[in-house]
Amino acid sequence: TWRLESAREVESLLHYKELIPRLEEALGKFSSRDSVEVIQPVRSTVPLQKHNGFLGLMPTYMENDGVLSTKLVCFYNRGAGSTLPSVSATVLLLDPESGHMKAVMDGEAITSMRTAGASEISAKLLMRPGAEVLAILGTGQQALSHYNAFTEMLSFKEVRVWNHRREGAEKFCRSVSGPVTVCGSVEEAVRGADVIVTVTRSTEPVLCGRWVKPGAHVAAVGACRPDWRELDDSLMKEAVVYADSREGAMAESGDVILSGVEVFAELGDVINGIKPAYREKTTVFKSLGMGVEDAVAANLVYEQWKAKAYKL
Ligand SMILES: NC(=O)C1=CN([C@@H]2O[C@H](COP(=O)(O)OP(=O)(O)OC[C@H]3O[C@@H](n4cnc5c(N)ncnc54)[C@H](O)[C@@H]3O)[C@@H](O)[C@H]2O)C=CC1
Ligand SMILES: O=C(O)C1=NCCCC1
Repeated sequence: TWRLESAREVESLLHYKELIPRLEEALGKFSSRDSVEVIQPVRSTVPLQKHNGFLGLMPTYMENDGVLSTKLVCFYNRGAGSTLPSVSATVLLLDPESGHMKAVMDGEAITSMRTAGASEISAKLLMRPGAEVLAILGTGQQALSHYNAFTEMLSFKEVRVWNHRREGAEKFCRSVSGPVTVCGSVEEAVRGADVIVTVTRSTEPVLCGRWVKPGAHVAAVGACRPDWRELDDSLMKEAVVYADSREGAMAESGDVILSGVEVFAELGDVINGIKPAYREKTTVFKSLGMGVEDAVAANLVYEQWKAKAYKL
Protein backbone atom coordinates (compact mmCIF):
# COMPACT_ATOMS: atom_id res chain seq x y z
CA THR A 1 0.00 0.00 0.00
CA TRP A 2 1.29 3.47 -0.96
CA ARG A 3 0.96 5.94 1.85
CA LEU A 4 0.73 9.65 1.13
CA GLU A 5 -0.21 11.08 4.44
CA SER A 6 1.05 14.61 4.14
CA ALA A 7 -1.29 17.23 2.70
CA ARG A 8 1.72 19.09 1.28
CA GLU A 9 2.93 16.05 -0.60
CA VAL A 10 -0.53 15.45 -2.09
CA GLU A 11 -0.82 19.15 -2.98
CA SER A 12 2.54 19.10 -4.74
CA LEU A 13 1.21 16.40 -7.08
CA LEU A 14 -2.07 18.12 -7.97
CA HIS A 15 -2.26 20.96 -10.49
CA TYR A 16 -5.47 22.67 -11.60
CA LYS A 17 -4.52 22.46 -15.28
CA GLU A 18 -4.55 18.65 -15.08
CA LEU A 19 -7.18 18.24 -12.37
CA ILE A 20 -9.93 20.44 -13.83
CA PRO A 21 -10.28 18.63 -17.19
CA ARG A 22 -10.54 15.33 -15.29
CA LEU A 23 -13.18 16.78 -12.97
CA GLU A 24 -15.13 18.08 -15.94
CA GLU A 25 -15.12 14.66 -17.57
CA ALA A 26 -16.11 13.01 -14.27
CA LEU A 27 -19.04 15.41 -13.72
CA GLY A 28 -20.30 14.56 -17.20
CA LYS A 29 -19.96 10.83 -16.56
CA PHE A 30 -21.76 11.16 -13.21
CA SER A 31 -24.70 12.96 -14.82
CA SER A 32 -25.00 10.36 -17.58
CA ARG A 33 -26.24 7.99 -14.80
CA ASP A 34 -24.51 5.10 -16.57
CA SER A 35 -23.49 2.56 -13.93
CA VAL A 36 -20.39 1.45 -15.86
CA GLU A 37 -19.18 5.04 -15.75
CA VAL A 38 -19.93 6.06 -12.15
CA ILE A 39 -21.63 4.50 -9.15
CA GLN A 40 -21.77 7.06 -6.37
CA PRO A 41 -24.46 6.91 -3.69
CA VAL A 42 -25.43 10.06 -1.80
CA ARG A 43 -22.98 10.54 1.08
CA SER A 44 -23.98 8.85 4.31
CA THR A 45 -23.31 10.90 7.41
CA VAL A 46 -22.89 10.01 11.04
CA PRO A 47 -23.37 12.87 13.52
CA LEU A 48 -20.53 13.48 15.99
CA GLN A 49 -22.80 15.35 18.35
CA LYS A 50 -20.32 15.83 21.19
CA HIS A 51 -17.90 17.54 18.78
CA ASN A 52 -20.41 19.46 16.70
CA GLY A 53 -19.48 17.60 13.55
CA PHE A 54 -20.24 14.81 11.09
CA LEU A 55 -18.42 11.88 9.56
CA GLY A 56 -19.24 11.55 5.84
CA LEU A 57 -18.63 8.33 3.90
CA MET A 58 -18.12 8.85 0.17
CA PRO A 59 -17.56 5.64 -1.85
CA THR A 60 -17.30 5.72 -5.67
CA TYR A 61 -16.72 3.14 -8.38
CA MET A 62 -15.79 4.02 -11.96
CA GLU A 63 -15.90 0.65 -13.68
CA ASN A 64 -14.76 1.79 -17.12
CA ASP A 65 -11.82 3.65 -15.62
CA GLY A 66 -10.98 0.92 -13.08
CA VAL A 67 -11.10 3.40 -10.19
CA LEU A 68 -12.53 2.38 -6.80
CA SER A 69 -12.21 4.74 -3.88
CA THR A 70 -13.78 6.04 -0.75
CA LYS A 71 -13.25 9.21 1.20
CA LEU A 72 -13.82 9.45 4.94
CA VAL A 73 -14.41 13.07 5.80
CA CYS A 74 -15.09 14.64 9.17
CA PHE A 75 -16.46 18.16 9.08
CA TYR A 76 -17.22 20.40 12.01
CA ASN A 77 -18.94 23.61 12.88
CA ARG A 78 -16.10 24.77 15.11
CA GLY A 79 -16.34 27.57 17.62
CA ALA A 80 -14.27 30.71 17.04
CA GLY A 81 -11.58 29.67 19.57
CA SER A 82 -10.76 26.31 17.98
CA THR A 83 -7.45 25.80 16.21
CA LEU A 84 -8.49 22.47 14.69
CA PRO A 85 -9.40 22.35 10.97
CA SER A 86 -13.07 22.38 9.93
CA VAL A 87 -12.55 19.53 7.47
CA SER A 88 -10.32 16.49 7.94
CA ALA A 89 -10.28 13.73 5.34
CA THR A 90 -8.59 10.53 4.19
CA VAL A 91 -8.96 8.95 0.74
CA LEU A 92 -8.50 5.23 0.13
CA LEU A 93 -7.84 3.92 -3.39
CA LEU A 94 -8.64 0.22 -3.85
CA ASP A 95 -7.98 -2.36 -6.54
CA PRO A 96 -11.52 -3.14 -7.79
CA GLU A 97 -10.59 -6.74 -8.71
CA SER A 98 -8.89 -7.86 -5.51
CA GLY A 99 -10.31 -5.32 -3.10
CA HIS A 100 -6.77 -4.67 -1.86
CA MET A 101 -5.75 -1.20 -0.84
CA LYS A 102 -3.58 0.53 -3.46
CA ALA A 103 -3.05 3.80 -1.65
CA VAL A 104 -4.09 5.73 1.39
CA MET A 105 -3.72 9.47 1.15
CA ASP A 106 -4.42 12.62 3.04
CA GLY A 107 -7.72 14.07 1.83
CA GLU A 108 -7.28 17.68 2.87
CA ALA A 109 -5.61 18.95 -0.30
CA ILE A 110 -7.83 16.71 -2.44
CA THR A 111 -10.96 18.15 -0.80
CA SER A 112 -9.76 21.74 -1.11
CA MET A 113 -8.58 21.48 -4.70
CA ARG A 114 -11.35 19.33 -6.19
CA THR A 115 -14.00 21.57 -4.59
CA ALA A 116 -12.37 24.70 -5.98
CA GLY A 117 -11.96 22.92 -9.32
CA ALA A 118 -15.69 22.10 -9.50
CA SER A 119 -16.56 25.72 -8.64
CA GLU A 120 -14.17 26.97 -11.31
CA ILE A 121 -15.95 24.74 -13.85
CA SER A 122 -19.30 26.21 -12.73
CA ALA A 123 -17.99 29.75 -13.23
CA LYS A 124 -16.47 28.94 -16.60
CA LEU A 125 -19.81 27.54 -17.77
CA LEU A 126 -22.22 29.95 -16.08
CA MET A 127 -20.63 33.37 -15.57
CA ARG A 128 -21.16 36.18 -18.02
CA PRO A 129 -18.51 36.52 -20.70
CA GLY A 130 -16.07 39.27 -19.71
CA ALA A 131 -16.61 38.83 -15.96
CA GLU A 132 -14.23 41.18 -14.12
CA VAL A 133 -14.98 41.18 -10.39
CA LEU A 134 -14.69 38.16 -8.10
CA ALA A 135 -15.93 38.30 -4.50
CA ILE A 136 -15.06 35.61 -1.95
CA LEU A 137 -17.07 35.38 1.31
CA GLY A 138 -15.11 33.50 3.99
CA THR A 139 -11.33 33.34 4.23
CA GLY A 140 -10.51 29.80 5.38
CA GLN A 141 -9.14 26.73 3.60
CA GLN A 142 -11.69 26.70 0.79
CA ALA A 143 -11.33 30.43 0.24
CA LEU A 144 -7.63 29.92 -0.40
CA SER A 145 -8.10 27.04 -2.86
CA HIS A 146 -10.87 28.96 -4.64
CA TYR A 147 -8.67 32.04 -4.88
CA ASN A 148 -5.88 29.93 -6.37
CA ALA A 149 -8.08 28.05 -8.84
CA PHE A 150 -10.04 31.12 -9.97
CA THR A 151 -7.04 33.41 -10.42
CA GLU A 152 -4.97 30.72 -12.13
CA MET A 153 -7.65 29.49 -14.54
CA LEU A 154 -9.82 32.60 -15.12
CA SER A 155 -8.96 36.27 -15.37
CA PHE A 156 -10.45 38.86 -13.03
CA LYS A 157 -9.52 42.52 -12.75
CA GLU A 158 -10.48 42.70 -9.08
CA VAL A 159 -10.74 40.24 -6.21
CA ARG A 160 -12.63 41.23 -3.06
CA VAL A 161 -12.89 39.29 0.18
CA TRP A 162 -15.07 39.52 3.24
CA ASN A 163 -14.83 37.64 6.49
CA HIS A 164 -17.01 37.98 9.58
CA ARG A 165 -13.77 38.71 11.45
CA ARG A 166 -11.74 41.37 9.69
CA GLU A 167 -8.41 39.99 10.94
CA GLY A 168 -9.19 36.72 9.13
CA ALA A 169 -9.57 38.64 5.85
CA GLU A 170 -6.37 40.58 6.45
CA LYS A 171 -4.45 37.37 7.17
CA PHE A 172 -5.87 35.90 3.98
CA CYS A 173 -4.62 38.88 1.95
CA ARG A 174 -1.12 38.43 3.33
CA SER A 175 -1.14 34.72 2.43
CA VAL A 176 -1.95 35.12 -1.29
CA SER A 177 0.34 36.46 -3.98
CA GLY A 178 -2.00 38.78 -5.92
CA PRO A 179 -3.91 41.98 -4.99
CA VAL A 180 -7.07 41.56 -2.92
CA THR A 181 -9.44 44.18 -1.47
CA VAL A 182 -10.72 43.56 2.07
CA CYS A 183 -14.37 44.62 2.42
CA GLY A 184 -16.08 45.60 5.65
CA SER A 185 -19.46 44.08 4.78
CA VAL A 186 -20.91 41.37 2.56
CA GLU A 187 -22.87 44.02 0.68
CA GLU A 188 -19.71 46.01 -0.07
CA ALA A 189 -17.93 42.84 -1.26
CA VAL A 190 -20.65 41.62 -3.61
CA ARG A 191 -22.15 44.85 -5.04
CA GLY A 192 -21.45 44.75 -8.77
CA ALA A 193 -19.48 41.48 -8.52
CA ASP A 194 -19.75 39.15 -11.51
CA VAL A 195 -18.79 35.99 -9.63
CA ILE A 196 -19.36 35.34 -5.91
CA VAL A 197 -17.94 32.38 -4.00
CA THR A 198 -19.48 31.55 -0.61
CA VAL A 199 -17.11 29.46 1.52
CA THR A 200 -18.18 30.14 5.09
CA ARG A 201 -19.10 27.95 8.03
CA SER A 202 -22.26 29.95 8.53
CA THR A 203 -25.52 28.15 9.25
CA GLU A 204 -27.62 31.28 8.52
CA PRO A 205 -27.83 33.18 5.21
CA VAL A 206 -24.89 35.55 4.69
CA LEU A 207 -25.61 36.47 1.06
CA CYS A 208 -28.85 38.29 0.21
CA GLY A 209 -30.35 38.41 -3.25
CA ARG A 210 -30.94 42.16 -3.10
CA TRP A 211 -27.16 42.80 -3.10
CA VAL A 212 -26.43 40.52 -6.07
CA LYS A 213 -26.09 42.01 -9.54
CA PRO A 214 -28.58 40.46 -12.00
CA GLY A 215 -26.65 37.99 -14.17
CA ALA A 216 -24.02 37.25 -11.51
CA HIS A 217 -22.85 33.71 -10.87
CA VAL A 218 -22.69 32.36 -7.30
CA ALA A 219 -20.66 29.27 -6.39
CA ALA A 220 -22.17 28.25 -3.04
CA VAL A 221 -19.83 25.85 -1.27
CA GLY A 222 -20.65 26.01 2.46
CA ALA A 223 -23.95 25.06 4.18
CA CYS A 224 -23.77 21.35 3.40
CA ARG A 225 -26.41 20.24 5.90
CA PRO A 226 -30.18 20.24 5.37
CA ASP A 227 -30.70 22.92 8.07
CA TRP A 228 -27.71 25.14 7.23
CA ARG A 229 -27.94 28.19 4.97
CA GLU A 230 -25.56 30.60 3.23
CA LEU A 231 -27.95 32.16 0.68
CA ASP A 232 -31.31 33.79 1.40
CA ASP A 233 -34.62 32.79 -0.15
CA SER A 234 -34.75 35.80 -2.47
CA LEU A 235 -31.46 34.81 -4.11
CA MET A 236 -32.44 31.14 -4.36
CA LYS A 237 -35.80 32.07 -5.93
CA GLU A 238 -34.34 34.62 -8.33
CA ALA A 239 -31.54 32.37 -9.60
CA VAL A 240 -31.38 29.41 -11.94
CA VAL A 241 -30.03 26.73 -9.60
CA TYR A 242 -27.45 24.18 -10.73
CA ALA A 243 -25.90 21.50 -8.48
CA ASP A 244 -23.15 18.89 -8.65
CA SER A 245 -25.68 16.18 -7.76
CA ARG A 246 -29.44 16.66 -7.80
CA GLU A 247 -29.96 13.89 -5.21
CA GLY A 248 -27.16 15.30 -3.05
CA ALA A 249 -28.67 18.79 -3.11
CA MET A 250 -32.14 17.51 -2.29
CA ALA A 251 -30.81 15.49 0.65
CA GLU A 252 -28.16 17.85 2.07
CA SER A 253 -28.55 21.46 0.98
CA GLY A 254 -30.46 23.72 3.38
CA ASP A 255 -30.43 26.44 0.72
CA VAL A 256 -32.26 24.15 -1.72
CA ILE A 257 -34.52 22.30 0.73
CA LEU A 258 -35.62 25.25 2.89
CA SER A 259 -36.13 27.70 0.01
CA GLY A 260 -38.24 25.09 -1.78
CA VAL A 261 -36.60 25.75 -5.16
CA GLU A 262 -35.97 23.16 -7.86
CA VAL A 263 -32.51 22.25 -9.04
CA PHE A 264 -32.65 23.16 -12.72
CA ALA A 265 -29.70 21.02 -13.80
CA GLU A 266 -26.52 19.30 -12.72
CA LEU A 267 -23.26 20.77 -13.91
CA GLY A 268 -22.72 17.46 -15.74
CA ASP A 269 -25.96 18.01 -17.69
CA VAL A 270 -24.51 21.27 -19.01
CA ILE A 271 -21.19 19.57 -19.80
CA ASN A 272 -23.10 16.80 -21.63
CA GLY A 273 -25.12 19.38 -23.59
CA ILE A 274 -28.41 18.12 -22.08
CA LYS A 275 -29.28 21.39 -20.28
CA PRO A 276 -28.48 25.01 -21.18
CA ALA A 277 -26.03 27.28 -19.37
CA TYR A 278 -27.99 30.48 -18.63
CA ARG A 279 -25.00 32.82 -18.61
CA GLU A 280 -27.11 35.99 -18.86
CA LYS A 281 -29.27 35.07 -15.83
CA THR A 282 -28.38 35.03 -12.16
CA THR A 283 -27.10 31.52 -11.50
CA VAL A 284 -26.26 29.55 -8.37
CA PHE A 285 -24.07 26.47 -8.39
CA LYS A 286 -24.86 24.58 -5.18
CA SER A 287 -21.83 22.44 -4.41
CA LEU A 288 -22.11 19.63 -1.88
CA GLY A 289 -18.99 17.73 -2.93
CA MET A 290 -18.98 14.32 -4.60
CA GLY A 291 -17.07 11.08 -4.19
CA VAL A 292 -16.40 10.95 -7.93
CA GLU A 293 -14.43 14.22 -7.64
CA ASP A 294 -12.32 12.66 -4.91
CA ALA A 295 -11.88 9.48 -6.97
CA VAL A 296 -10.46 11.24 -10.03
CA ALA A 297 -8.31 13.56 -7.92
CA ALA A 298 -6.89 10.67 -5.88
CA ASN A 299 -6.27 8.64 -9.01
CA LEU A 300 -4.39 11.58 -10.53
CA VAL A 301 -2.26 11.89 -7.38
CA TYR A 302 -1.55 8.14 -7.55
CA GLU A 303 -0.54 8.32 -11.22
CA GLN A 304 1.73 11.31 -10.63
CA TRP A 305 3.27 9.71 -7.59
CA LYS A 306 4.02 6.44 -9.40
CA ALA A 307 5.51 8.36 -12.34
CA LYS A 308 7.73 10.31 -9.96
CA ALA A 309 8.77 7.22 -8.00
CA TYR A 310 9.73 5.24 -11.12
CA LYS A 311 11.70 8.16 -12.56
CA LEU A 312 13.95 8.27 -9.47
N1 LIG B 1 -19.09 21.74 -1.16
C1 LIG B 1 -18.03 21.04 -0.86
O1 LIG B 1 -17.59 20.17 -1.59
C2 LIG B 1 -17.28 21.35 0.40
C3 LIG B 1 -17.81 22.21 1.31
N2 LIG B 1 -17.12 22.53 2.44
C4 LIG B 1 -17.74 23.51 3.33
O2 LIG B 1 -17.20 24.79 2.98
C5 LIG B 1 -17.18 25.64 4.13
C6 LIG B 1 -15.79 26.22 4.30
O3 LIG B 1 -14.87 25.17 4.57
P1 LIG B 1 -13.36 25.51 5.01
O4 LIG B 1 -12.85 26.63 4.21
O5 LIG B 1 -12.63 24.23 5.05
O6 LIG B 1 -13.60 26.02 6.50
P2 LIG B 1 -12.70 27.04 7.32
O7 LIG B 1 -13.06 26.86 8.74
O8 LIG B 1 -11.28 26.91 6.92
O9 LIG B 1 -13.22 28.48 6.83
C7 LIG B 1 -14.51 28.91 7.16
C8 LIG B 1 -14.62 30.41 7.04
O10 LIG B 1 -15.94 30.79 7.47
C9 LIG B 1 -15.83 31.83 8.45
N3 LIG B 1 -16.96 31.70 9.37
C10 LIG B 1 -17.08 30.93 10.48
N4 LIG B 1 -18.29 31.11 11.04
C11 LIG B 1 -18.94 32.02 10.28
C12 LIG B 1 -20.22 32.60 10.35
N5 LIG B 1 -21.09 32.28 11.30
N6 LIG B 1 -20.57 33.50 9.40
C13 LIG B 1 -19.72 33.83 8.41
N7 LIG B 1 -18.48 33.30 8.29
C14 LIG B 1 -18.11 32.39 9.21
C15 LIG B 1 -14.48 31.60 9.13
O11 LIG B 1 -13.99 32.77 9.75
C16 LIG B 1 -13.64 31.18 7.92
O12 LIG B 1 -13.20 32.33 7.20
C17 LIG B 1 -17.64 24.78 5.29
O13 LIG B 1 -19.02 24.97 5.48
C18 LIG B 1 -17.40 23.35 4.80
O14 LIG B 1 -18.23 22.40 5.42
C19 LIG B 1 -15.87 22.05 2.68
C20 LIG B 1 -15.32 21.14 1.81
C21 LIG B 1 -15.99 20.69 0.62
O1 LIG C 1 -17.42 16.82 -0.18
C1 LIG C 1 -16.80 17.00 0.87
O2 LIG C 1 -15.69 16.54 1.06
C2 LIG C 1 -17.45 17.79 1.93
N1 LIG C 1 -18.60 18.29 1.68
C3 LIG C 1 -19.36 19.06 2.58
C4 LIG C 1 -18.82 19.18 3.92
C5 LIG C 1 -17.38 19.02 4.06
C6 LIG C 1 -16.76 18.00 3.19
